Amino acid sequence: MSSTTGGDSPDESNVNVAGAENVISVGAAVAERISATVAKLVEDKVASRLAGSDHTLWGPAAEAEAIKRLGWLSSTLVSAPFVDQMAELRAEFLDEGITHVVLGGMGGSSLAPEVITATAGVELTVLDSTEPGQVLAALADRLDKTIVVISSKSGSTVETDSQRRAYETAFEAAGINPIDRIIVVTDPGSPLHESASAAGYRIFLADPAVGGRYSALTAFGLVPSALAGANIGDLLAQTERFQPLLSDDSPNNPGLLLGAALAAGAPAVDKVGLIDNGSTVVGLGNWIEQLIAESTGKQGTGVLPVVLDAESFEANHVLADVLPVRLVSQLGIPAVDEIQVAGSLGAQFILWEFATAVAGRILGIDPFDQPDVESAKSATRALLDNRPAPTAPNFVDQGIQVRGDQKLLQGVSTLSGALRSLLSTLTPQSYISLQAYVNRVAHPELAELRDAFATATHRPTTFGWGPRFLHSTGQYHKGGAPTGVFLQIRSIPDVDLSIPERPFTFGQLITAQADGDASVLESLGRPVLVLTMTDAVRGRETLLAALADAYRSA
Ligand SMILES: O=P(O)(O)OC[C@H]1O[C@H](O)[C@H](O)[C@@H](O)[C@@H]1O
Repeated sequence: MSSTTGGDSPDESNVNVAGAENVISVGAAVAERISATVAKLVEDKVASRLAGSDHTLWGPAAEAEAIKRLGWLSSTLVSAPFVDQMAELRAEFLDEGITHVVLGGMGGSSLAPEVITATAGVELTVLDSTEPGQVLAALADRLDKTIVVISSKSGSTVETDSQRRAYETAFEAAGINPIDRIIVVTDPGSPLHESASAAGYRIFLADPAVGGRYSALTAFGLVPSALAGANIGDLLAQTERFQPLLSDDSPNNPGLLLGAALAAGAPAVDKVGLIDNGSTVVGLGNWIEQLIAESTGKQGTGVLPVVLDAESFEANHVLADVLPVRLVSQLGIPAVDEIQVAGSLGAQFILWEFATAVAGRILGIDPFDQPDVESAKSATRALLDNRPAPTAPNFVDQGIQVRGDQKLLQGVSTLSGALRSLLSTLTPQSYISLQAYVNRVAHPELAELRDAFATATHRPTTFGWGPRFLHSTGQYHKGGAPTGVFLQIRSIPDVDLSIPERPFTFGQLITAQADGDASVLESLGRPVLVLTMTDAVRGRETLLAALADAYRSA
């Protein structure tokens, strides 16, 4: 038997009836596995306490952070004024012929607008990269019709600061006053708030009581999305209709069920496959990925999100350590060991946030901090300060420079041998992390490597574009279970771009980010292989052939 909950009708047309939106259906085996955990959550009144912003739910060590991080529970109220404000501003820009919106921001400051606008079918250029070719391409795209939203909660993120500098200079060079074309979203009192006020930029302040990855329904999610043409009034209304369901101390509460499903199987089942199985929400998995990975991947535990589609290997084979979650448009009966999640985007934002906070309590961690993100940032800063000469590759094979530590590359002289050596470290609990510090607009085909690695190894495989993933799964890689096997894929940029008034270029920045993260992972004893393509156009084919060869001769 499987149980469906969240209301009494699977029909999306019923969402206007408060509490009548079905959102989750749990397979029988999963229901059995989580029933004791759910019963305990009900007994402890976790749902009503969380809905009432009880900051003691995660233990004494987490209280200080939690007390200032529960504002997302009231985002629909706090954000209501943005609906009219943004509609007016958008109309003003359209009148001036400004039709193209760019968002410069990382992680929690870009992932929600990406999903909101993709689901609404409106265009938003998300520049969450430091790859010089990708930055140059964005700068060259319709600058005369462009408005740029610079979003950073802390106001000190190096990628976002560099993007702002690049756009300021580009606008000035084109005879456009940046003050007319750059909008800033940040927290009150951040360094960006101060500098943007001094410069005279239009500023939207976000609710400081909401952490970055929980900020979908604050200014961070809403301002760029509304400017791009998404209906944020509808989005907030979807959340408002659904949210009351989450406060019930009931074993059918979808937030408790999902939270328990995410966390109750750990450490044996410590990965969740987020399978887009015809969901009407476009790209939701990437937003959920940051939320779960950064919130739970710490103290050697956590849940690893693996973003998949219906054709992925992991979506079609039972892997003992992976819980498949199918994101569907309408609930059906799930396989016994799977769950299905549906619902409007507004419902899903709050559902997953609530469930992640519940999962944090079950895992015994603080779901609102990200203690291991800083290590890669400081390694990057040190590299940018000292700028050491690049290390020589261990060897070059088929136009690919291969780097790795002694343990991995001793006696190895071919690309396929290097892959074989890396993949020989896999255990039945391992995952593979593919990290491409490459221009994703020019080389989207590299993402196809994910399926090839999962199919060849039968291990869950994540794919992230660098430096974007550093603000998402990056926390889990360092803070979560030590089961990751890491493959960095880089290209030698054929262009570079200076960062105005900074002593380093975009090319030097992305290299330092990749080097910095690799060094932190290596220092934690994780296997890391670094492959640098001298010809990115042939990169995918060369790597696929080497992977096939590695397995043929294994
Ligand atoms: O919005 P910002 O302060 O620029 O931060 C962007 C991102 O930076 C870090 O990586 C944090 O770990 C993320 O949670 C955050 O979303």
